[in-house]
Amino acid sequence: MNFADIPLEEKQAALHDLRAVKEQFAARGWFPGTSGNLSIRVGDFQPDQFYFAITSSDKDKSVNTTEDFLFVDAAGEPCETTKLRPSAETLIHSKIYRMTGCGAIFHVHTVFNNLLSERYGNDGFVPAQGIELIKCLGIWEENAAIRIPIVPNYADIPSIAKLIPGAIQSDIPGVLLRNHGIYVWGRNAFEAKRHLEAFEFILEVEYRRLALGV
Ligand SMILES: CSCCC(=O)C(=O)COP(=O)(O)O
Ligand SMILES: [Zn+2]
Repeated sequence: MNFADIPLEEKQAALHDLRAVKEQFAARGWFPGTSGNLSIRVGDFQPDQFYFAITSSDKDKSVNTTEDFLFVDAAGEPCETTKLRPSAETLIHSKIYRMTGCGAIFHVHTVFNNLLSERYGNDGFVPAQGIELIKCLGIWEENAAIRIPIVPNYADIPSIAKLIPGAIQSDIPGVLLRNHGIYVWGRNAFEAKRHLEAFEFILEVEYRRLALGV
């Protein structure tokens, strides 16, 4: 399927959903200093051919403008002529889509995801156990223990993207970048948002357990 063959209504729906999620996350303070990026995939998926709408780079994501999003292909190249630049981290989104076939990917920088990614960075994962919201990740086992993978953070984004396939765990819809932030995905925007909220809750609980020594 070529980008031009994707129905306009589907593209507009993706932009509408991205705007809604952007506003909600901005209200929570999840885009400090223009950090963070969001994307939603449109059209059919083949590992080497797919398209997604993504936030433009370097924008204040707490305000709405007509230049907030653009569509790119699997290589991260704009689908249409535009002066907008896609997120600097578009290649990470592209790699996650390629590996998982998911429908939406959200990335935020928070204090809790930064602190725990460093605390457990040498282990390669953040351990979490016995937190009810683990169920929001689709893991319903009693007293479930999970490991949230961590990859090193490099200035060179292709170097990070190369590490994504080795880090992704099939049952864990997220990956931390050390001292950077978290990438979370789902079949659609609703699910990706649920997963992100769950991860952030889990990370805060684990942080506070460490702080309290419980
Ligand atoms: C301003 S924080 C450094 C870049 C970053 O990590 C990020 O999430 C935002 O980059 P973008 O190009 O998507 O605006
Ligand atoms: Zn980032």
